[in-house]
Amino acid sequence: MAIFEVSVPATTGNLGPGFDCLGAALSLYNRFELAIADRLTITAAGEGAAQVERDETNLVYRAIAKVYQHLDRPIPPVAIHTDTAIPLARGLGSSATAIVGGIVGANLLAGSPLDRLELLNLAIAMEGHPDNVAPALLGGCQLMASNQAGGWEFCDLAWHDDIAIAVAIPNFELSTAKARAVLPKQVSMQDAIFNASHLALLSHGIQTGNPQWLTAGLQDRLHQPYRQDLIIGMPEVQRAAIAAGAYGMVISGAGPTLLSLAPQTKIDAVAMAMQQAWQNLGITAITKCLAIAKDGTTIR
Ligand SMILES: Nc1ncnc2c1ncn2[C@@H]1O[C@H](COP(=O)(O)OP(=O)(O)OP(=O)(O)O)[C@@H](O)[C@H]1O
Ligand SMILES: N[C@@H](CCO)C(=O)O
Repeated sequence: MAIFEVSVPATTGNLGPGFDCLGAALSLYNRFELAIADRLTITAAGEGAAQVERDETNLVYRAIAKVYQHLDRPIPPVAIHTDTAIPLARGLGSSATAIVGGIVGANLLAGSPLDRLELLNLAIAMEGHPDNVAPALLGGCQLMASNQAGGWEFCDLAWHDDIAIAVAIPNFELSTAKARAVLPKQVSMQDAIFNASHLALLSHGIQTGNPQWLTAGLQDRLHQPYRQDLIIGMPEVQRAAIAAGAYGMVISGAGPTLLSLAPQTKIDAVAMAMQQAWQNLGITAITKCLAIAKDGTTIR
């Protein structure tokens, strides 16, 4: 019986002013093994394995079901094994890896009837926004915008080599659902203009490495002001990161992980400063310096 192995990178959604539309794939991976079986079996190993659902509510299984429903075929019994390096509900796109792993794996089990764009559209429909699933599948730093045909444009921003990334992952969870519940339904014209201008500036900063554009461009008014109260110590960690040489620090995805961009020469000091600032408040965080995962999802 064929076993398909799918590797999906972590992602950071939003990236400052890019709420729901800018995200990057990071060099930390979840691995999913899928095979046709006699009955549904789900096993899990690695980071957060105990929290992975073992029944039909499992997100990988729901993604497999979505593909078979789309193909109008009965859902076969499957064996799913997930080996996770990405902590759950921390803002590093764990749910996107489960959705993309399930969708890509199901397509393989079904004989690969769907192309990459069809897989991506199914993944976006499941997640509800593209900023995690698109970079998870395609890799790189992806800017997404809806087009007049009702689909999406995907723009892969060439990440400048001088820009390094550090994440600080605290020892508490924050579900995306909870972090979306605090957002307003409407925002002011000033805030809309602020984010539109800063997103344009940031996208040029990412491609040129221009320090001033990165520093100014990482600001946001659409989600961070509303979410920062859910992330204890965020202002302290931000101040520490900037004092250590970061261009800026933002909430990764819906949080609570915080992410800094800095010159390569300063990134270790920035990571250490973020960890120390949280530790001063009694919060344990692990830090990782990560690279952009250019390849996205890969299949073995
Ligand atoms: N490997 C996995 N296998 C099955 N389900 C998973 C897996 N990883 C995550 N999930 C599901 O996704 C949920 C977490 O999703 P949530 O959107 O809250 O956080 P996140 O995706 O880690 O963060 P963000 O969307 O902010 O980047 C988990 O509670 C679980 O139901
Ligand atoms: N854009 C999403 C990312 C997390 O899934 C949010 O901020 O809610």
